[in-house]
Amino acid sequence: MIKIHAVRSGILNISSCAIKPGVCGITGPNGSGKTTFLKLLAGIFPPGTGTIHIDGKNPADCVIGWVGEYPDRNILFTRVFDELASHLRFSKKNCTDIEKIVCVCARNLGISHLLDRAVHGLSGGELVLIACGAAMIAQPDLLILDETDSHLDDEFCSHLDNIIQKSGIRYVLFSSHRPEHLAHTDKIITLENGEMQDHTSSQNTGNQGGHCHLNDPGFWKTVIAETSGRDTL
Ligand SMILES: Nc1ncnc2c1ncn2[C@@H]1O[C@H](COP(=O)(O)OP(=O)(O)OP(=O)(O)O)[C@@H](O)[C@H]1O
Repeated sequence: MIKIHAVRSGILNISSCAIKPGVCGITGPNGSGKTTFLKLLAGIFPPGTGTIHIDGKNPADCVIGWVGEYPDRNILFTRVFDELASHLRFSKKNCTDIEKIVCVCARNLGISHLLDRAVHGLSGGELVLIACGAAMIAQPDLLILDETDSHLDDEFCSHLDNIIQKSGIRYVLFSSHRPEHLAHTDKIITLENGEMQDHTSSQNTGNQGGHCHLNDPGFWKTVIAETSGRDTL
């Protein structure tokens, strides 16, 4: 369980929040604190006050995978193979194992044909897959995707979701402005001015008691179903 207690940091003011293993979507208006929230969970900086624990550990003691909105800004190597292999090389795995693991990872992602390509010149979607692969190959406790879906079409987005779901990563948190993407999560957290709106403690159980509808993935599914086929929302 991810447990957040009495956290105040920058714009964020969160009294209490628990996130079970699974996929959790973070949404809210621009500037509401989504990236700040994700950075705290990644242990990029500690909260000013309060505590964050991931299965009882501080975020800084966990393996975190981070994929940002512009993954090319975080890519370190020129060749796709080298980018995917980077974590394994830094962990001093032997060359044969690295080759095998990278090939399996690339096959699962559907990017085997890109392994010898230069990162420069790849499409935005291809770069996202490579950044996700490089993050997932480290077998993180928590994978974070910060508005990574903003440049992906629906088909690409669901391809990525399938890969992430099959990866077996214990916690996946992503921020998004896209209702159709948020509809496929186990839990949704909505931030506004740094505070959680209608936060529900129920997860994987849908909307309970007629409240917290914004945080209920079922709500987004209903919105999509009700609005599909219309010209405007
Ligand atoms: N290092 C910082 N120093 C000062 N203020 C910051 C810092 N980082 C973020 N902020 C401010 O905190 C607020 C929340 O920013 P954050 O990036 O977390 O929002 P967001 O919900 O991810 O926004 P968006 O959807 O536009 O990406 C903003 O007003 C931002 O200017």
